[in-house]
Amino acid sequence: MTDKEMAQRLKELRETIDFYGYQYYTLDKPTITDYEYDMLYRELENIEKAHPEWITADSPTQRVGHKIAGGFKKYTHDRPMLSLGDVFNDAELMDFDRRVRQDLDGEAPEYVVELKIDGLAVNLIYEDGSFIRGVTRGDGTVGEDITNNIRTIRTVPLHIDNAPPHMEVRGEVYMPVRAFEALNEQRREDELEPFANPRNAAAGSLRQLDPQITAQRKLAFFAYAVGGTIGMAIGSQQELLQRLRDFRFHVNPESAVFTNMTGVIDFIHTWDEGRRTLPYATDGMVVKVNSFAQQKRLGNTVKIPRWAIAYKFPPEQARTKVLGISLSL
Ligand SMILES: CC(C)(CNC(=O)c1ccc(Oc2ccccc2)cc1)c1ccc2c(N)nc(N)nc2n1
Repeated sequence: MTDKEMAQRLKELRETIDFYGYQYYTLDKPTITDYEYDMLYRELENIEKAHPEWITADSPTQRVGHKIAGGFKKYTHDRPMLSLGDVFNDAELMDFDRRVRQDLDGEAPEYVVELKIDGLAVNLIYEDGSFIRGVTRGDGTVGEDITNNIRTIRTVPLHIDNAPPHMEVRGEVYMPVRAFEALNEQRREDELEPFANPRNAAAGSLRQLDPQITAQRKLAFFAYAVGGTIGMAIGSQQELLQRLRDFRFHVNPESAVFTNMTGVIDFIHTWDEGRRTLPYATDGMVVKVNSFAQQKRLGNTVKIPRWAIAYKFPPEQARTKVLGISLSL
């Protein structure tokens, strides 16, 4: 093959491998066998070995980097990563709805309701469609640069087609329950302290200085927001979630839209039961005004939006009985 043909083949292989990886990890619907995938991947590695000058950070071969010297660098988010106010019962949800309708001069907004995944909020920065930096939420303004660890998460796209020049995608890094149980099984065998819950396991895995270890922890990512507008005509949270799916992000499939708070409350109660069968841990639901125009009118305080609220589920009833008294954590 001439260099020109090889460079062309490299481009095809990257696109093909990205696509099959997306089908396998994000859609969970592979259309080729693992063997066929491995053959394509090996062909790409061989071309990059022959031409290391052609290797770019968003190549599928660059997911697992090397240990960084020293600790994680601090990074300031371009736009704040807002956190959420909490409510704990139906009456408080009704209060939220009343306040929103008041501030919208009597308009009754549509609400989007999303699961609140029990993981860590992160900010993913893309320039011209390439993933260039991953940052923890931190205090909402300054977080830690954990790019090399985020890169190991297979459901985080390293390259996005037709993306705007600069885009910040927010979402939750989490550890699926089965990966959590297998990890703790292994830690008990190695006489290491098991993690208390999937959230702590995800946090501990993201804080590894060696990405080779993070890569073994089977972390995953759900996208749910962007930092500010992404320069595209998107009018609502529902449209944004679809746009994120179009960009091949894994967006949690359980969200729904309601025209009143009664529907929201029913939906939340069905998930307070249903969530126990999910393959990932949740600690609540997030209720958001759907329209971006109405979100803008409602605005946010320094730290939290006035157009969104987190409904927190009661903590799991501890199963362990101590001296015959059941502990609720
Ligand atoms: C609503 C938002 C706070 C994200 N939104 C933002 O972070 C955000 C940040 C700046 C924005 O625009 C601004 C631009 C400049 C200044 C201020 C805001 C808009 C949204 C949020 C937080 C946590 C969530 C969670 N755990 N689960 C789900 N499912 N959704 C969640 N949604």
